[in-house]
Amino acid sequence: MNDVRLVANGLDVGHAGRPVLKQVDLELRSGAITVLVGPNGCGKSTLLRTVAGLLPPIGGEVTIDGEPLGRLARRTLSQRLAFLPQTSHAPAGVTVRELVRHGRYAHRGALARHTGEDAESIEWALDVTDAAPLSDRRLDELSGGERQRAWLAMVLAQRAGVLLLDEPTTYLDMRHQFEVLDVVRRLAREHGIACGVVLHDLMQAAAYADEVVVVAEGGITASGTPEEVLTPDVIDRAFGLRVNVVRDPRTGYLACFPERSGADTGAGAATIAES
Ligand SMILES: Nc1ncnc2c1ncn2[C@@H]1O[C@H](COP(=O)(O)OP(=O)(O)OP(=O)(O)O)[C@@H](O)[C@H]1O
Repeated sequence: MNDVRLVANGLDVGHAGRPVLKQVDLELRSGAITVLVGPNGCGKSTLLRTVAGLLPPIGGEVTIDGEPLGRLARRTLSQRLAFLPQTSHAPAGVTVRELVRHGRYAHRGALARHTGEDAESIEWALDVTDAAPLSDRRLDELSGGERQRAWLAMVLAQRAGVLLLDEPTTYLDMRHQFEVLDVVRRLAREHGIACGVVLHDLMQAAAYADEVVVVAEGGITASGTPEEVLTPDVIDRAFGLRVNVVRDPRTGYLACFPERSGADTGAGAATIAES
């Protein structure tokens, strides 16, 4: 695995012809998780929506499996790429299974008969997101974490090789955030899906990303492994915040702490460790 599935080349993205990001180069590979991080309003959603084919690029090109995005029919695109926006709305009273069934419209259209392949994909999507026990529950009766798993199952039922998730952990408590990210990891590792995920939490980016892409200052300011990218200088440049980057001795994951927190409170890591 590690075939390149989605490529953005010299991409300019923005709204109404006004660029937000210029000259973006991006690759999403089978089996890998690429995490986009950056300050509020820097253009992460605009970039994701553009590579998902929902916003026209101002310049440059996006290809999926070597074919220009603009030349793919809507249904073909949905079979290759699934996108979960920051917020989604469903009709009142819809059950989880009904929602997930919507994901199959990409393959069969709204009016066509349901096939065995549809049923198999729906069960797979419910299963891989641990949403099967929720399948007969109404979406509007679920907790935020359960609902997010249901939405994830819906886009997975498309059976696309590229999955784009815009802040999938927003509004979730810490345990549910990690549960959703564990599902994303499973999708990449076990099912070879190329995942592009916007996250705000740099520690989660460090723990889950194969590649971190920093979006700031109207373009991409850094990209590489978490070790290469999550450095005090890169983070300061993007977020305007001095941090210390430390490695958790047990897990090996990187974590960032603002330099000023110790100075403000008089409590540093050593003090916390002693208590
Ligand atoms: N529909 C729109 N029309 C015009 N401008 C927009 C539109 N959506 C977003 N913008 C602008 O584009 C810029 C980038 O917004 P975007 O939502 O892509 O940022 P973001 O990095 O995803 O932010 P956040 O982290 O806060 O979600 C912002 O200046 C925003 O005001």
